[in-house]
Amino acid sequence: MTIENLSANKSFGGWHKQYLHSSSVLNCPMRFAIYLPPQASSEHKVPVLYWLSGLTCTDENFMQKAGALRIAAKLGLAIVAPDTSPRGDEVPDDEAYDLGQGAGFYVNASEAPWDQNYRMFDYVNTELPAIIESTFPVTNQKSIAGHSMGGHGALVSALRHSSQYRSVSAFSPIAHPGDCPWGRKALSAYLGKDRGQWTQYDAVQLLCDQRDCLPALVDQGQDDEFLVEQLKIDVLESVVNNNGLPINIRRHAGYDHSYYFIASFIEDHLTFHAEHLGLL
Ligand SMILES: N[C@@H](CCC(=O)N[C@@H](CS)C(=O)NCC(=O)O)C(=O)O
Repeated sequence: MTIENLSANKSFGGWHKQYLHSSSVLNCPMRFAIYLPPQASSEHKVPVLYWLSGLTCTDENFMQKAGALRIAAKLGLAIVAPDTSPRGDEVPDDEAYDLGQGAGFYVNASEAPWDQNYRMFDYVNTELPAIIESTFPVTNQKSIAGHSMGGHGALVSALRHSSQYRSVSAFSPIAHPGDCPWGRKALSAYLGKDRGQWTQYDAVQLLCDQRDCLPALVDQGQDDEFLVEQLKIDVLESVVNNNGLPINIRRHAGYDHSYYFIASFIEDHLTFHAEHLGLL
């Protein structure tokens, strides 16, 4: 397995780098970004936070807009940002922004034509961590976070691979994709019409039967244009309260769905993960 370095920029004493590699899970070349804090070296390995972005994003949105690198440098935390879907001329796509390239929804698709490439769940949870841990000065201690579609991906990854992660957090997650327009469209295309198959990719459904889960932090802007129709934080909140789950849901007056919101609270998320990763 070879990976090609595409860019390297020194930032806050550490390095932001982009890489291209051939993904056997997704059957296409994939790009990811990694931030290595100044503490990372072959003598001192650091834990990793995986960040999953939302619809229309690439590896670049979070790294450029969230203001996370200064804090990661201070904490000694590496951050890995994968792309949000398989990409390329050979990869199926859709004209809409919320299906196909840029909208992988972090699922393993079972339906044609998506099933040949759209296996982001396995890419994020299996193939990518193996590459990261064999290539960079990082430990196997990891946490996962994300925004919107990526918040959904982070929650579902942490719920289904709870022994792999120390903590999970989300901004404005699509908490109940089985019951919102974005989710119904994507899950029916990728997984088919049988809603029984959707449950494994729906945080609210997965939590319904649980009385415990990994420590979790969820931040939600009250002026988010997608809050009522798409995100279903109210439903998540009632499951969390009914089942006594350790998920801290915070609502913030006046904030919208954008990276201005993420940048305002990213320090809390990185600090939360650093505590659970033993850095604080
Ligand atoms: N209709 C919107 C939906 C896409 C959207 O809001 N994407 C969010 C995630 S769900 C995002 O992070 N966009 C990229 C950015 O703000 O950098 C658009 O096409 O801009």
